[in-house]
Amino acid sequence: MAIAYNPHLIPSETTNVPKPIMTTSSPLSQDELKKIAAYKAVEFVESGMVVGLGTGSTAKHAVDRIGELLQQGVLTNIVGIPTSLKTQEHACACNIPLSDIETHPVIDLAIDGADEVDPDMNLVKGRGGALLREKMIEIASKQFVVIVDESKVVEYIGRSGLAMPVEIVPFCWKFTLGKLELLFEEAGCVGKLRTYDENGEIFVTDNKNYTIDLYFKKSIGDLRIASDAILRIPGVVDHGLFIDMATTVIVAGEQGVTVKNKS
Ligand SMILES: O=C[C@H](O)[C@H](O)[C@H](O)COP(=O)(O)O
Repeated sequence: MAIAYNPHLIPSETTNVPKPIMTTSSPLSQDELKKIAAYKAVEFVESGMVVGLGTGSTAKHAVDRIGELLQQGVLTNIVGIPTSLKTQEHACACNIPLSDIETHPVIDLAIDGADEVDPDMNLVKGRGGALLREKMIEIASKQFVVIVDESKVVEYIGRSGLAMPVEIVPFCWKFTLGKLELLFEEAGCVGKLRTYDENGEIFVTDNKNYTIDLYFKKSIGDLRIASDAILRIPGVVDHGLFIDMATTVIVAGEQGVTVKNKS
């Protein structure tokens, strides 16, 4: 029996209520949910906009959709600002005209995925390795639309038990790792240098830096204090905490899509 795909609303904070968009008789896969969130976000894109193009498996669906709408002539005169070399390559393949934040320092709208989203719309990003360019571009965006499936929604940052990434310079990386662990000692922090695989080849970002993944046993407390403290460690380039940056969060779940706007 077909089950209607019903929008589920967050009271008083949800706007732009989507129409039911599909019916299905089996549970949606995580990738299908990512695609639903991405397609909803692309509804915010208008012809003539400069659009920040995020990185990762969710943002990829948004890039595909923008390319498709450009090809159909539904969207025209779009300039995309890619947040990683991978996205740049993919957007090129989708025939999206591209630029950068030196040429376009003000971006109308950025669309990107996230690894965690807390109730205040703070994010963890960077498990895909692109946090620095993402942050530079998304901070320059008038609207930042975050797209996630419901597995990314957490009670507090760090709750998923998955990594909170920090981009660091390669020079004496073990020293920087030690400083990060010490900083979050009370939260039971363990840091790991990111590698491509179990063979131990070190993961190198688009900016030729390394990534330390931090794992916490407890909450790290006030996010702004944590952010400032991380950034004060010499050797740190930036971290995956995106505090108070998202203007809209779109969550796709089995029960429907929620669109939450910053109040
Ligand atoms: O560096 C990667 C980004 O922050 C991604 O947007 C984030 O990791 C979410 O990725 P995905 O959509 O693949 O879950």
